Amino acid sequence: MQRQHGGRAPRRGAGAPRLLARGTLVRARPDLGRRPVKDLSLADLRLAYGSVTALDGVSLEIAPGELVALVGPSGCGKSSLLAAAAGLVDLDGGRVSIGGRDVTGLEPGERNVSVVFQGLALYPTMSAARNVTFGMRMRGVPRAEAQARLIEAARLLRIEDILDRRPAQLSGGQRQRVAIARALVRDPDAFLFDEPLSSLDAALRADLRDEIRRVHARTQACALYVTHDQAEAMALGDRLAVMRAGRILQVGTPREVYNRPQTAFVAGFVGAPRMNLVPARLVAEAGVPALELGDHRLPLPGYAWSEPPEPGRPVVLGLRAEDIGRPRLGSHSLGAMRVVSLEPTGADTLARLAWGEAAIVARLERDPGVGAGDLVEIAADLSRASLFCPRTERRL
Ligand SMILES: Nc1ncnc2c1ncn2[C@@H]1O[C@H](COP(=O)(O)OP(=O)(O)OP(=O)(O)O)[C@@H](O)[C@H]1O
Repeated sequence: MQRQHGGRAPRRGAGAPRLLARGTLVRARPDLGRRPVKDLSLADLRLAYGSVTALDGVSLEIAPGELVALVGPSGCGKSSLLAAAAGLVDLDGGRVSIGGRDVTGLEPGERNVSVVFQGLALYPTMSAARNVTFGMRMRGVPRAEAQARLIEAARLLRIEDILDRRPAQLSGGQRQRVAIARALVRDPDAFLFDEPLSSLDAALRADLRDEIRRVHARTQACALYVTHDQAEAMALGDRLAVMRAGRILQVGTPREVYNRPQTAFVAGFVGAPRMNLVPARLVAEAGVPALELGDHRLPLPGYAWSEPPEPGRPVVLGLRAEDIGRPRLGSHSLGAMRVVSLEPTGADTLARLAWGEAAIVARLERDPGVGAGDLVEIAADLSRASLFCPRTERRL
């Protein structure tokens, strides 16, 4: 297993390779793809390692066929949540159910879940084909059926040509494909992915991301996908769950979380570059709520307030880089700003700009025609703004 969940004793017999190899209690399922699909429900999960709280009352529902991508900074409890769903740790509280069946007290092999870890060990002396079929053989799946499932998984993951090779004769990406095929042939009720692609290079990650999406869509099993890469989470997840310090802060479609982050933390974590967060003050201008930033007054006529706006209160203004740029129809002038530095991304240019005391990042054209030190007129699309309370960090 990649990480040690052993400060407290891991469950008896736990550990991913063994989990996948064992599984003697899982029966063969000849009705592959036709049995009822199941949901995964994690309710009020609590887990502490000594004085460290890893899960602080986490609840998450994953619908049949849905893939939820779990993101959050290092140490926030992502792997602990996945381990809890897999049955690799003993929880201090809460309930894990799959398809309505309470599995909280069950061993990993009794849950019919497939776990794919980063760098998951394949058996070095076995061919790729045997690595994929080994677990099925141990569970007594008839040879012909095991072969049929192998062929189907190999086709889906495009590994037909390398089935005879041993792991040492495979590239990292091929090994990971074999590991996913091995998880797939279990025909699980739930897939649990823990950073399965993080050891691979960017192009390969993008390829395998597509494979995972395709394979998952084909199975209709629910999936929890842990990653620290928010771009991967946005690309893969039907929904995103953003975690911090043992809690889930927000769950929503990638678009919802990106456009309407519920806290300043989520705003800063999801999206690259990070959302610009600038201190301001709320005022009323001719009865319309507005922001006061230095000499500027920015009207917010269409803002969807979560609570009634209270003039005079300090706020934090959140603006995405792509909502800041040259003045255009419908945007509101922020005045002239000094270019501090430029970073071409290829498709466009990220410009770091000095705005009074604050530094903000704007997305300018591919060839912006300005250099560091220049003054540029900048405007923002305020209909896209987010506002947060500086004290609670919650969206206003
Ligand atoms: N076996 C263990 N013993 C003690 N503390 C642990 C153990 N495993 C995890 N922790 C602690 O629990 C917290 C959550 O860890 P977890 O691995 O779940 O986080 P994570 O979000 O997956 O982190 P990363 O992205 O770095 O993998 C961290 O503070 C971590 O140090």
